[in-house]
Amino acid sequence: VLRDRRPRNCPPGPVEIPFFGRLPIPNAEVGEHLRKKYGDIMSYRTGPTRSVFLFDYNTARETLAKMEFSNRPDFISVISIDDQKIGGVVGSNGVHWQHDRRFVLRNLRNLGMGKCYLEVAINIEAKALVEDLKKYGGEAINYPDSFRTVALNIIWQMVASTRYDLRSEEVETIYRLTEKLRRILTGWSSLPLFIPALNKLPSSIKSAIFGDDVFRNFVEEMKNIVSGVVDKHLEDYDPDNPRDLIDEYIKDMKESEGEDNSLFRRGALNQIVSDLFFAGSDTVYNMMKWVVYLLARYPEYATRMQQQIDAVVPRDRMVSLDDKPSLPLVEAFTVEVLRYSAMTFFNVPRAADSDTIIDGFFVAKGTTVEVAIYSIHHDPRYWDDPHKFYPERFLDNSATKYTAPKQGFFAFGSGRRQCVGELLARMELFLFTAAIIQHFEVRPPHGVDISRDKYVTTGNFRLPPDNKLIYKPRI
Ligand code: HEM
Repeated sequence: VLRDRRPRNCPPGPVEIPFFGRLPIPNAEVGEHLRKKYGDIMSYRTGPTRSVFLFDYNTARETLAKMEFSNRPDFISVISIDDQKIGGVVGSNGVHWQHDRRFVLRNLRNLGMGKCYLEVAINIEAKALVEDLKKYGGEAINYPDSFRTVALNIIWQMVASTRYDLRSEEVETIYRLTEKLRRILTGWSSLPLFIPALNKLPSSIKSAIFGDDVFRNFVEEMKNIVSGVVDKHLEDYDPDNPRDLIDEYIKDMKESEGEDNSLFRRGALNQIVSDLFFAGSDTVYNMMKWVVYLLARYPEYATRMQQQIDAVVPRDRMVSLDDKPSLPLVEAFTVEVLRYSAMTFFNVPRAADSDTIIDGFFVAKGTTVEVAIYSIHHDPRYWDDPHKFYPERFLDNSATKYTAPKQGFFAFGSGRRQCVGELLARMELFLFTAAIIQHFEVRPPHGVDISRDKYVTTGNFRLPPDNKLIYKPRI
């Protein structure tokens, strides 16, 4: 019980039950409710895991910029598919993280991130998406599976030279895993992450309380998928002709064979591939749900964007990144989607690697640090009328030029672990959104009201509800 006591001068927070603490915060709205009660910095404990939540943009930015907050908490490595659980980018730490992040950034850049041949690849997917949506012939459909395949195809071509058909069964299998992980991360099943002692329970009891052995099953299945892809690359590997990020890694791994301290390892490669799959496709796929939901909910913006596009892009040509200066509202719309949705409502957690101080409060070594992105994106100190969906906030006074947010925007995190795929994600969101607007009117079915602000939380994502929408081809 003594160990569970709040440290002295710890940030304020709700009453904690001895040993147990409190259940993890389930969604953005509960986080915001707690902010109103306890202020911009709050302390919260689940089992032995103490977290500090940051609700203010400036405090969060300053904190995440510091070296001592560049680690992730240990519990993230539970879902690592690296045998040693130390490699990869999203959940790794120290020299392993630095090494693997540098490798990924260098290779994503070499493979086209921010360059025009990547734009060509994205527009091939955008065109395929348009054709796929046309096949529904104006029928009301749930968010289509093709959203996930086009997002996966971009990152998977860079990582593994693979492009799937938009209705591929294989993608279905891979995505079943993602959905499973998302369910695990919601509610009860996530408790063993915060309270590791629960993992010591006999497996029958564990299964009965938390569902089956979800984390172990997930790791096994993901490892099988990734190992298959990497093994195939090792078989076909040609040192003079590296095809993709996996080949580049194999090249570095072979060149450093025999070196004592080389960090190029098969386990780390597996984890990098798994990280890029989840971070690189699932995010864009789910953000596209927000895009079409908000297009259907605010058709007046769709109409104005169509007018901008029609004025500069003939219907038989896809929108390109060069058109951006003529399409300020399209860019403003996608950035407002990122702000308004606050899809990753809490940033990927960090951990304090030493005893330290935030805003005058004591934060002990090992404390998890969470940034409440939803609260920051809806903070009236940084945004006028923050709950209003209002793309114009990112236009200049003459409404002819996009202006990037200066403060209060946190969609891609911040500091040394800021999202490595931000540039790629922004390219995809702009081009996929423009393609949909150029070719379709997105609408709810007749008589269906989608204007209720009722969102769902699955795992670490805040999403629009499952709405059937109509994609009516424009004449
Ligand atoms: C709309 C799309 C996306 C959103 C909203 C998003 C958001 C985020 C956020 C909030 C973080 C945590 C940053 C932090 O700790 O401060 C992150 C990390 C990361 N993202 Fe993204 N992301 C997106 C797309 C992508 C894409 C396309 C890639 C593919 C390359 C990617 C790769 C990563 C990786 C590897 C990390 C871990 C970075 C590290 O720990 O060093 N993300 N992302």
